[in-house]
Amino acid sequence: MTETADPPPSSDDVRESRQRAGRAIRDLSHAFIGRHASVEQIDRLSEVLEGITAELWPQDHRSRFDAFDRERDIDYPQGRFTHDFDDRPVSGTASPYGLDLELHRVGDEIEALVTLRSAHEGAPGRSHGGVVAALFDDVFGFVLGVIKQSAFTGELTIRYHAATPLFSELACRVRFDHQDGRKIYLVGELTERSSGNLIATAKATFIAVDPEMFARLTAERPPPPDESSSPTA
Ligand SMILES: CCCCCCCC(=O)SCCNC(=O)CCNC(=O)[C@H](O)C(C)(C)COP(=O)(O)OP(=O)(O)OC[C@H]1O[C@@H](n2cnc3c(N)ncnc32)[C@H](O)[C@@H]1OP(=O)(O)O
Repeated sequence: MTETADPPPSSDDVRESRQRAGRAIRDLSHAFIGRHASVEQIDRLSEVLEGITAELWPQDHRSRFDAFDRERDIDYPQGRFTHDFDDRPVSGTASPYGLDLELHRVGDEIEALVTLRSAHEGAPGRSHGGVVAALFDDVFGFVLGVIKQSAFTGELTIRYHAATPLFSELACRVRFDHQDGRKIYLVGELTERSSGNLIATAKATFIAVDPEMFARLTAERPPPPDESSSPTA
């Protein structure tokens, strides 16, 4: 099967539907982790989800790269902004792995407001550290958009100063620090908005790459494997 983008005539409808479904999947994960359910409810959930998954696998492969390419040309405005790459993990509105970020550009800094929820809990009462790392990694990606430089994460260091609270609005604020050849150094911090407490700080080294490299990666990327015969499908 060939990779196809969503059909252009209905792309807005498809996009809106995908965003709604992404949100529903994320909400489901929090309700599932955060609430008791009877065996009957859990089995019903499994049947519905397995049925929908079995409907999707036989469809044509879908490419995410139109949105990825568009994203690279966007100038984020000052203040609150949204972006087009809905499938992007962490900040994508249609991604099952989204964190429901509210994004702001403040000068050349990026601030993401986020409230972590039940499915993000690691040690009791606090966020999983990897969720915080993913948050920083993705939000750093918007700084690359501000400085107009394609790059990959080379190193990411998080210092966890305090437990990352759930159900409380956090601000993840990140910025460019300096550049040395192809190495781009970014820094940022995570704070709790209500108390102003410092939760974590992050440093990252991104390695600049030729934007054409992304085009080559897209062109060379094989379609994902058909998993319809896997035991879970
Ligand atoms: C949708 C957008 C989301 C954006 C946010 C999320 C971003 C991501 O998740 S990116 C995905 C995760 N990261 C990756 O997959 C990267 C994997 N690594 C690679 O592909 C390669 O190692 C790559 C491209 C980073 C560097 O390879 P290459 O181009 O051959 O670099 P190379 O010539 O070895 O090194 C160039 C310089 O960078 C330095 N360097 C290379 N790799 C690293 C590294 N991992 N960390 C720090 N420095 C590094 C080298 O020391 C060298 O420095 P100097 O010029 O001072 O000698």
